[in-house]
Amino acid sequence: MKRIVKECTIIQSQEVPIREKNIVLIGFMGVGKTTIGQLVAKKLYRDFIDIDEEINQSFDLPTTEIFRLHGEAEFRRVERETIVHHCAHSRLKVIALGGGAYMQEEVRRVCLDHCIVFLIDLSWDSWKDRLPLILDSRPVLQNKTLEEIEELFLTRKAAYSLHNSRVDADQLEPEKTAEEIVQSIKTVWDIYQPHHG
Ligand SMILES: Nc1ncnc2c1ncn2[C@@H]1O[C@H](COP(=O)(O)OP(=O)(O)O)[C@@H](O)[C@H]1O
Ligand SMILES: O=C(O)C1=C[C@@H](OP(=O)(O)O)[C@@H](O)[C@H](O)C1
Ligand SMILES: [Mg+2]
Repeated sequence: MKRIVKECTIIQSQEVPIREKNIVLIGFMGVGKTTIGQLVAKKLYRDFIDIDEEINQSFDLPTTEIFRLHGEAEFRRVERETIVHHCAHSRLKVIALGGGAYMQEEVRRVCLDHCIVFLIDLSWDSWKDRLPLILDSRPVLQNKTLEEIEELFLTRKAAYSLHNSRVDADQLEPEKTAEEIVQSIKTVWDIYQPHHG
């Protein structure tokens, strides 16, 4: 528990009790949002939604082909609409965003207004080792030097600082990170909406 720091107050609404709010995972590409999101969903008996997967299905194309054929701006438009749809109009889901999605103001607002937002945080040193695993499938990383990627990593940190909780995933297996998130979520539920009787 000592790793987790709560940054933003969770917005409480009349319509969706906190125990039913969607849980949204944010963070830089490759930190493990998709992998860990699936594990968190399983542990909480929830459906998992990967926003990139939803976008790929709607285009019937992988992300690299969407960028190549339709351009990044069109990808971002569909990404924003997909996130608004799922975050504002569903409940009891675990949702993994793509790393760039949270750069859009509307995405940050809908996530923080309707969901519990978890940052999966990784140091640059740990992240660098992941690069070979993701390079080919992330169009944003193409034709960039390591210095340029580090600059992007640092620039995006400011947006990611808007979250409800974070977990430091350095040196943690996905299973362990997922368990930390689940424990933190259960603590939040008990604080905001304790069971009676
Ligand atoms: N804790 C971890 N340790 C080592 N590799 C990991 C960890 N979490 C994810 N990975 C690997 O890193 C890559 C990116 O993971 P992914 O879940 O797709 O991240 P994201 O959705 O944040 O881009 C995958 O190859 C995955 O197997
Ligand atoms: O950071 C980004 O701009 C992107 C991250 C990717 O998702 P992951 O964060 O799951 O890798 C995917 O949405 C797309 O390649 C763009
Ligand atoms: Mg992902």
